[in-house]
Amino acid sequence: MSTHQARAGTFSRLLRQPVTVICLAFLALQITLALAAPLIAPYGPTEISVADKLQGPSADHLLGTDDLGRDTLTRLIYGTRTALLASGESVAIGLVLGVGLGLFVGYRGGWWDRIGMRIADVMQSIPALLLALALVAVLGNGLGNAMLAVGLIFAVSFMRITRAVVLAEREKLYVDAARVLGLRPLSIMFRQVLPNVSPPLIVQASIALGTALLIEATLSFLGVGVDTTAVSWGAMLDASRQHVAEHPLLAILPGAAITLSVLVFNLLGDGLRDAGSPRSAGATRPGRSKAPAGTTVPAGPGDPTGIGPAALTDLAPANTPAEPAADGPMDSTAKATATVTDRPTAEAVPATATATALTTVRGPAPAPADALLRLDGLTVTDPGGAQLVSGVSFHINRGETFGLVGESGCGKSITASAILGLLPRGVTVASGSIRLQDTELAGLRGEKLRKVRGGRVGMVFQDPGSALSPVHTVGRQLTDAIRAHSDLNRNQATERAAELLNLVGVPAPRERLKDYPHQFSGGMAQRVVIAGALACDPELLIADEPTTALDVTIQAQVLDLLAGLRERLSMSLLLITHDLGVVADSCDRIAVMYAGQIAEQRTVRDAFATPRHPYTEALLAAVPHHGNGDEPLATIPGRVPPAWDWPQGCRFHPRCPYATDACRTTPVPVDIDGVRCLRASELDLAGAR
Ligand SMILES: Nc1ncnc2c1ncn2[C@@H]1O[C@H](COP(=O)(O)OP(=O)(O)OP(=O)(O)O)[C@@H](O)[C@H]1O
Repeated sequence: MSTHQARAGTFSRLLRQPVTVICLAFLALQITLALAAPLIAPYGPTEISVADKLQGPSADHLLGTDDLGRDTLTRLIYGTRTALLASGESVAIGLVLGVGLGLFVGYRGGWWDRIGMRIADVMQSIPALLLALALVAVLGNGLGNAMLAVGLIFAVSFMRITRAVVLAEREKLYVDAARVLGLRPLSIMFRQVLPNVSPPLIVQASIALGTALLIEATLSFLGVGVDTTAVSWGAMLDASRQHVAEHPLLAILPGAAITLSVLVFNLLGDGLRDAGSPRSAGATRPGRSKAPAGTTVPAGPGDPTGIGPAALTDLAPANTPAEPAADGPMDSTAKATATVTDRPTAEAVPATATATALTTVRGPAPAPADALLRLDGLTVTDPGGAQLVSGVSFHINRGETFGLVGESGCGKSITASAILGLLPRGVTVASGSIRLQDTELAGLRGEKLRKVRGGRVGMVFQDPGSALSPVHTVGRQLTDAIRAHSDLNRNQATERAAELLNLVGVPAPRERLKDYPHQFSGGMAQRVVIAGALACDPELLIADEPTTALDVTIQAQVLDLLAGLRERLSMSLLLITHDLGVVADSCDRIAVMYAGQIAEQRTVRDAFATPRHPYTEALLAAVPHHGNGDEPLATIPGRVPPAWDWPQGCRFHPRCPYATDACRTTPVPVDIDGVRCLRASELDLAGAR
């Protein structure tokens, strides 16, 4: 199915490139000549006829004879065989060694990479021709030995190319996604990363074929190191030197064969690369939906955003005071300021009150024993020791939707990555625990981690375009994920993949399995990512900003889909977002994160109705609501500081309108209600409007 279609696509793209078609025809002719040489050639390759020496073209010798009376046409045909064998051997050696090593050092990194690259530096400083001669001196005469040396030099450049692509690809989201789906490292290397190396390798390999052919001709021309009786275009050139003035054809024919072959190899590489790339064909249909006429996509809620005003209004407390109509419309700045200044200020509350609040703080309530996921004091540090996440604790119950909210840079993604063991290189869990029921995830490695990822915990990434490998059909990606955690055969896995696409509302699922990710619109691609995350019935689904990269009209559909799936499949959902509006509809409880810490952790209803942390209040004020009209949205002054510069005391104090001296100096613990604010019990903060 998909492979067949992919091949058909490549073939039709090839046919649209006349130069490539001509090159392929030329190569096919050469291969045929090389294979069928004994059947086609009119004479034996070394058959000498002194009586016929140095003849011009005739009926007996169509392209004439050389100084020993050997038939030029015959030797050209046999020369093709030598040229193809020699160049093929060296490029095959180079590819097998170079690609294997490049994949290994690129994927493993660290010392392997450094040692591999230093050896490559040394190898590349040796001229290929010199190494060929040295190897022939050691291993003995013969073109095979000479081309082995050339193959070793090629291996170095193939290794460099492969490594460079692997270094770039391994950081991409789709590789993380493959890890999250529980694919094994070897499978990720060969099935996910390697196809991305193919385009530059195809070009490089075809250029290398030309180079190898030139080296073979040069060695034969020099008559050094190789069997002098070998029939080769280079040897023909060498033999023609004495007679080139009277018989120019003797030099022109092998020279033309070499030049044409090298040119064909060089042109072929570019053509094959373009034809093999699925994206070169799909460029004409971005965002195309192949839904057959009449099929429908599950509708989103009536409100195209589905998250905003109505949801927020529902959650606002019944006794929220209305804006006094008699005051008339306020200007937006005044209104935003009013929200803040109507509340108690630093000056209004004596410092002793904050001190009292601090001394009466009791720790947060413990997580229930049957919670599905429990984070306890999770601290994550970067290579410099800066805490990206500090002492984060929360739990998620079975069947619950838990929201992790906060501005960009607050540590939400690092927290999610820590749960999945996907922390960036050098970033580590310094302390704390992450328990998925009875399994400790912090420090989990190898096969145990692979079984959790994709098997018990699924992940939906922010940008579906990057989370799917561009070089495989979605069917292949889904079946790979399914088979990584089950014993299903390919047909059964394809069947299951179609069911999953159907489950997430992709119309004509069987047909769409054959498509590449670029053939899906953003919303449909996110449904495919969700289908992949559900491949093995996870107990917990982590959705990291699942709607940020999508059109607003699609966002609500995706959120709706996630909520529906959570209920239908009895999963728990960890929804990560910077938008409080998004969690209003979807979540049961939320944790508001600021600067690597949890600022407030409550039920959504409570947090929206009566926020107790000034940061939650500020986030709520920044959510659009019915009353906004044309007013600009309230914003939070300043920005989240970088991790190496988290402020002393309360980390929010530089941006907090209620901060006191104590807030600037005293580290703030979380109170029993899950709030990290010295003044939580005194402030009367504004809820959702
Ligand atoms: N690979 C890394 N190395 C060092 N620091 C990092 C790395 N990745 C993220 N950080 C830092 O960790 C902190 C938390 O970042 P994180 O990406 O978790 O925030 P976030 O709330 O998820 O934001 P966003 O929504 O933009 O992803 C930030 O200060 C960020 O600069």
